Amino acid sequence: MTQAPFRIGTRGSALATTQTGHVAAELAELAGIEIETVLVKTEGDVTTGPLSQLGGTGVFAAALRQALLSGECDLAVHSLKDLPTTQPEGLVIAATPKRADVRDALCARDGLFLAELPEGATVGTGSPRRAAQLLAFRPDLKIVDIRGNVGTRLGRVKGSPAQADDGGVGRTNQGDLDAVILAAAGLERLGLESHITEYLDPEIMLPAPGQGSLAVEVRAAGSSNAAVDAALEKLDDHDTRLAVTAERALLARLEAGCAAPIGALARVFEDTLVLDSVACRPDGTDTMRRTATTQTLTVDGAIALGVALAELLLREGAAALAGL
Ligand SMILES: NCc1[nH]cc(CCC(=O)O)c1CC(=O)O
Repeated sequence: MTQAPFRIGTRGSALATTQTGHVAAELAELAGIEIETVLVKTEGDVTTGPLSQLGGTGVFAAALRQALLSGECDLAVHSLKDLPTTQPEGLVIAATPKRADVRDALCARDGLFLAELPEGATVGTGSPRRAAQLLAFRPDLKIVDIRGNVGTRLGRVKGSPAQADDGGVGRTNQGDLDAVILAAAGLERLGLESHITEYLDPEIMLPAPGQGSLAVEVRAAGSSNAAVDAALEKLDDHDTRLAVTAERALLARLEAGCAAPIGALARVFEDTLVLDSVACRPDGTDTMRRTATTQTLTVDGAIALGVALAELLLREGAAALAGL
């Protein structure tokens, strides 16, 4: 009897299939098995309204998780920042591979840096977190709510080369914006980092909790393949796990989701986990930045750190400030 092939579910976007492909290749190598990829359509890919008004978090992840729970696939790879902070019953994040670049990136026309954009320049982003932090640094900018996949967003920049998925290579397009902000990790995974004109320092722009990190999810009973379970343990990066756990514990305690003007970034420096956070008024006229640290480098220690920092923010008025 031949064993059923091991199936990894993915969304259809270029970013999703690329990320899933990388993890599938690593797991196939580590576990010494064949892996099949199955395409799952998700609500987030077909809705076209402003992202901040989609209502509810996790539109990108829900259908993929449903496919995992129903046994349509055995494993799913998510962008961790797109996952709601409550873990659904029956599913576990079995691995958080070593995190990529956490920063947000400016992709501007003519190689411009953020500080060089002309007065009143237009910057595209659908993220209230990015909008608020941009406006805090440059109150004159005009934020334009955009969404769509990475290639579509890059194509909105004036004079940008047309993206392959927009039907043409080597010509310039009819972009209407001076710049867009995207996650450096996504651009790098897609080989599009040449569009980046400035990596935004976390001192100016704190990323979304979980940004740059992948979550490899399986059913709570295990992946259904012992060799894959062992490979997942190897794929998990402990420092990444601690950092994203702290960031997501903060977000959960604030009862905020990916549409909130909240940024968080945790990093392990030798024996210390440092968690930086920011809560912003959506128009950028006020920001509250707070930091906390712990030397308890365990998952429970990371959760306690995130909760403690969230409670500090709440005591100081972050909920009213950020409209939570
Ligand atoms: N919300 C969409 C999304 N989800 C994950 C990434 C990028 C990769 C990552 O942050 O891990 C992106 C695009 C973006 O924010 O530019």
